[in-house]
Amino acid sequence: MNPAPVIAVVGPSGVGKDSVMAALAARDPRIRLVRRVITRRSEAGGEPFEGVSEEEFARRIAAGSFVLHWSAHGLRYGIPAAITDLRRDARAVLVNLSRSVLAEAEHAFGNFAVISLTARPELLAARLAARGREDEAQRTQRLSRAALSLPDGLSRVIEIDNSGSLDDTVDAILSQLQPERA
Ligand SMILES: Nc1ncnc2c1ncn2[C@@H]1O[C@H](COP(=O)(O)OP(=O)(O)OP(=O)(O)O)[C@@H](O)[C@H]1O
Ligand SMILES: O=P(O)(O)OC[C@H]1O[C@H](OP(=O)(O)O)[C@H](O)[C@@H]1O
Repeated sequence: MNPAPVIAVVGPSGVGKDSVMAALAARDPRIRLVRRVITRRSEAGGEPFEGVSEEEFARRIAAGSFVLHWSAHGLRYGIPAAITDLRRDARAVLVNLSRSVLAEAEHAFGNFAVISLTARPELLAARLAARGREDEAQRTQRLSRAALSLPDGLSRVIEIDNSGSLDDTVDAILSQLQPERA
C-alpha cells in the first residue's frame, strides 16, 4: 500500500491548529498525529510534543533524525523521521507546520496536502489570551505573523474557516478528505 498522505495543518497562531488536529484524530483513529520535537519546556502544555534543549536539537539535526525542521517564535521545531512508519497504516497523517516550510514539505513527503485554517482576526487575539501559554509581548509578536501568505505552487490547498465551532470545522475537513483513503 502506498504511504498515507501527509496533511499539513497551517495558519496563524491561535487559529486552532492543535485543537482541530486533536478533534480530527478523536473522530477517526486512522487519522494519526505527528509528535513534534520543540526547544520548548516540556511542561508548557498545549499539544503533546517532545521538549529538548538547543544542544540536543542540533545533535538530532546532525544525526539526520528530522525529515523537516525550522525556526519560529524563537523556538526550533522538528518533524521526526518516524513519520514514515506512521504513514504505513493510516488514512492520513496530520502535522502542524510553519507556513514557511510548505514547499520543502511537499518535496519531502510527495503525497501531500495543506489545510489552511483561518479565523476572524479578533478571535485570534482572544483565543491566544484565553489559552494563556504566552505573555502579552509574545502574543503580540505571534499576531504580527498572522497575515503570512502561503507559498505559490503547492499542489493541494484546502482553506477552512475555524471561526465557528470545532465540530463544524471537523465536519468540513472530513467532507473534503472523503475521496482520500476513506
Ligand atoms: N473552533 C474553536 N472555537 C473556540 N475556541 C477554539 C476553537 N479552536 C481553537 N480554540 C481555542 O483557541 C486556542 C488556540 O488554539 P490552538 O492552541 O489549537 O491554536 P494553534 O493554531 O495551534 O496555535 P499556536 O500556533 O499558537 O500553537 C485554544 O485555547 C483553543 O481551545
Ligand atoms: O507563522 P508560521 O511560520 O506559519 O508558524 C510558525 C510556528 O508557529 C506555530 O508553532 P506553535 O505551535 O505556536 O509553537 C506553528 O506550528 C509553526 O511551528
